[in-house]
Amino acid sequence: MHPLLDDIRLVAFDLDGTLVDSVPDLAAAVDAALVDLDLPPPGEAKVRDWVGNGSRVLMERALAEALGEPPSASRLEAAHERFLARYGQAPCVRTRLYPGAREALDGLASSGRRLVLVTNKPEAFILPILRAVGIEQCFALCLGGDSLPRRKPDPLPLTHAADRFDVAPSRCLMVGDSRHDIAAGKAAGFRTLAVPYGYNHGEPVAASRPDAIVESLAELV
Ligand SMILES: O=C(O)COP(=O)(O)O
Ligand SMILES: [Mg+2]
Repeated sequence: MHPLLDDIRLVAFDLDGTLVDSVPDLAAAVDAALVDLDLPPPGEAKVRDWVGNGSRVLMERALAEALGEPPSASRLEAAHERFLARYGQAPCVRTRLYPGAREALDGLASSGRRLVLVTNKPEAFILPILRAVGIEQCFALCLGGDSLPRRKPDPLPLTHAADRFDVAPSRCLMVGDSRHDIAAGKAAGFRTLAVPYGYNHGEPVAASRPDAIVESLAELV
């Protein structure tokens, strides 16, 4: 086990960019939504830098780029609805588990630690994706960006999970790829561990000063 896990009882995992490389399907849905609205599709590289604050903010960034100015509320609403419809049609076609993810989940679960999933992705998409990549049985609780009144970087989803399983925050670990995961983890009193390969708005996640960084989740176990 990684030394950071020594007295950890609950591990909260981020999804996009941490357990799964989901940008190919996210980008396909963003592109299709913009084409539906007669706007130019941004493509995968840009979407990679925009993921992290949930689907509404993703579409806000995509629209601002396509229009050259911040979108109106009604335009954003329409675009977000198109995104939800398009992503819902194909949430897991090219999405893949990262190497090491399955070993880490299996190893942590068999060590008796409680595993939870805390993503900013809308809750409706969580289970279809977990099922498609075969890890749906790993988590005692899954929270999406719309499950509670506030999402990461707010600590609420993390404190909610710790409370639910009656684990002190000091014995919980947040594992994620972005500054939002590390900020939420620190604010919740969790320990924090980052992976450098995910989506962090084009910046190194090391700048958020997590307690540890691993190149592969396999290093956890
Ligand atoms: O959907 C997003 O914006 C990011 O999702 P994540 O929190 O699983 O990285
Ligand atoms: Mg992420």
